[in-house]
Amino acid sequence: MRHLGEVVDKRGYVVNPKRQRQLEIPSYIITSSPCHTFISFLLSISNKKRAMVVYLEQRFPAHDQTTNSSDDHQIQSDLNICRELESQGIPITTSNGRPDRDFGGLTKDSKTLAIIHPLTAHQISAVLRAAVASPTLTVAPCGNAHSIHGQAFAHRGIVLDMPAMPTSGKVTLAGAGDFADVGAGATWEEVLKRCVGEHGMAPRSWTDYLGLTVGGTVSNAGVSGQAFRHGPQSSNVMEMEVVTGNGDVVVCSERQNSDLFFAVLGGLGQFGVITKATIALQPAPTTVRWIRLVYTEFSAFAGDAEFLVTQPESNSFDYVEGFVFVNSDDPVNGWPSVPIGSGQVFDQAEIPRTAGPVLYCLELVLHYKNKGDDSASVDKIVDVRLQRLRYCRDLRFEVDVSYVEFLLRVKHVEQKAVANGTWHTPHPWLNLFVSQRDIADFDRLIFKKILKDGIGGPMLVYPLIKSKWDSRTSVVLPEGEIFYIVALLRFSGPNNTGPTVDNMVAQNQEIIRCCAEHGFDFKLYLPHYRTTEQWKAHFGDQWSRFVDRKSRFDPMAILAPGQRIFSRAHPSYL
Ligand SMILES: Cc1cc2nc3c(=O)[nH]c(=O)nc-3n(C[C@H](O)[C@H](O)[C@H](O)COP(=O)(O)OP(=O)(O)OC[C@H]3O[C@@H](n4cnc5c(N)ncnc54)[C@H](O)[C@@H]3O)c2cc1C
Repeated sequence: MRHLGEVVDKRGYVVNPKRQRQLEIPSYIITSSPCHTFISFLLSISNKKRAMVVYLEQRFPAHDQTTNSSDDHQIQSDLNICRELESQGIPITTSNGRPDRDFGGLTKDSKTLAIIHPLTAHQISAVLRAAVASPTLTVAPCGNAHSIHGQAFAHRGIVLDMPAMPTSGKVTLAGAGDFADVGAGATWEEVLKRCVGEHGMAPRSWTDYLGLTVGGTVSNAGVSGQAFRHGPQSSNVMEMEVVTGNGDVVVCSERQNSDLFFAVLGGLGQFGVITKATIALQPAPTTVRWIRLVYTEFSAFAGDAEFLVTQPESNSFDYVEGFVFVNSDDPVNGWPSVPIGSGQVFDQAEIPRTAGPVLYCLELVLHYKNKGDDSASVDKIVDVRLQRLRYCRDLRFEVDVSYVEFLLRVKHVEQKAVANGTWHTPHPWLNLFVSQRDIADFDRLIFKKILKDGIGGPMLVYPLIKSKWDSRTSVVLPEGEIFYIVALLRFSGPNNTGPTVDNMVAQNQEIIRCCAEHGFDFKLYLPHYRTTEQWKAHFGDQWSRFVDRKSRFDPMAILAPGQRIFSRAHPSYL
């Protein structure tokens, strides 16, 4: 499945065709070897970062040398299906037996058989219909593989490279300009640039990091500091084009094919491949006031955060998040992680001696609403809205930045992490939704004890409002109107500095165990489980609805096998 003229990077990995257009003119290497180590060697001796590789033979190399003969037979037969798809003009490449790798970097045992770079929804339909012919072939829609636990992989199956769809780069305004039609493989950054840059309009609900794809986040939820007001991104989708596991191309919305619409939102890729989405927009501000307030007591922090997320818009902010940090001078986990403007300094003398091992930071943003707003008038509004909050008065940091700069704030973190080598190391992240009832105990047992020394990255915690989430989608949440998102965004050192990845994974397990042992009402966000029993427990009374949706929209359990919910051999609804 190697393509003639395929572009590979220095590691010998195939470069996404969409990105190839951005490359400089490559040099050429002619080889008959499918071995990426050999290609890397050729590149290194030619002193090139990337090159066009012209393969002379072996377009469909043997996939996995370690398989037994009946496996081999099945793999060959699945490769024949891929050849047939290629002969229909569907672009295919192979990962050539190398293990799959996502942002988490924790999954060691997954190898993709073929990567399809679909041009149209109908090509995706052809792939899914062809997969039915095999007893084993699975198909995983893949955004930018920012998953942690291999959720976008298909071991010995087909991965759909969604950003390669030509619609992924397209964002078109619809309605009276208050909706955007976007390709599901588009990143939120692309959506930002087109909507805000060209039309002054913006999606209402974001994620913190915008290198994620639209299809990937709405298949989970998509949460950031706007979700308390507008709900997650999955609550802001008006219509989608979806290819079901049966291969049907269906347009769905709240009014049309609504069962499929709600199944797919938060559906973990289980019910269909989203190819397009229509997203609600609102006028974008040009500038925002970005504020950080420090608290020493969790009760004051949580009380103020809950107050703000339940106030009317006229008495609150446009973005409310929060994080926990270590009460020390540690540059990553401690005081220096709080100031936002250049030259701002965290004066530790302002921290009372009685403060505990961790402190809390409420992060707020106010949009400049009117064209005439100036910094002084925004000062007044901010002062009034902060008046009753109980933060440490001398530990308030604020800065005015452009709206786009604020939304791209994590891109700077990415650039730094790429430069220091921590973007490509494993990331054993843990994301949870914890009920309001249990969040103070979570703080007492987990933030103040297990995580008192930090995690080498942000520890987010902020409240969300359940009524802003549509209960008809496939997402499951804790009980109660208010619940918290807790995001432990761990980074591991490039040179084995700091705790090992195994230790970080073990600490995540300890946290989950602690929540279970104390009877906390919590759900994993971006969930990952290994057994059907665990998935049943996760979905609780929504499990039968989830299974019913699977039996209707993907009865052969072909889609998104990396979630490990259903298996082709034993779909648990049979
Ligand atoms: C640096 C970073 C920051 C993050 N910040 C946030 C945040 O602020 N808020 C938040 O909510 N999440 C955040 N996430 C998590 C993110 O939402 C998930 O990683 C999500 O999976 C999106 O990533 P992706 O687009 O690369 O999807 P992938 O990882 O490629 O896919 C995720 C799942 O969705 C399925 N899928 C992908 N595309 C489609 C499609 N078109 N149709 C159907 N199914 C599809 C896949 O099969 C897979 O099961 C962050 C992740 C990272 C790495």
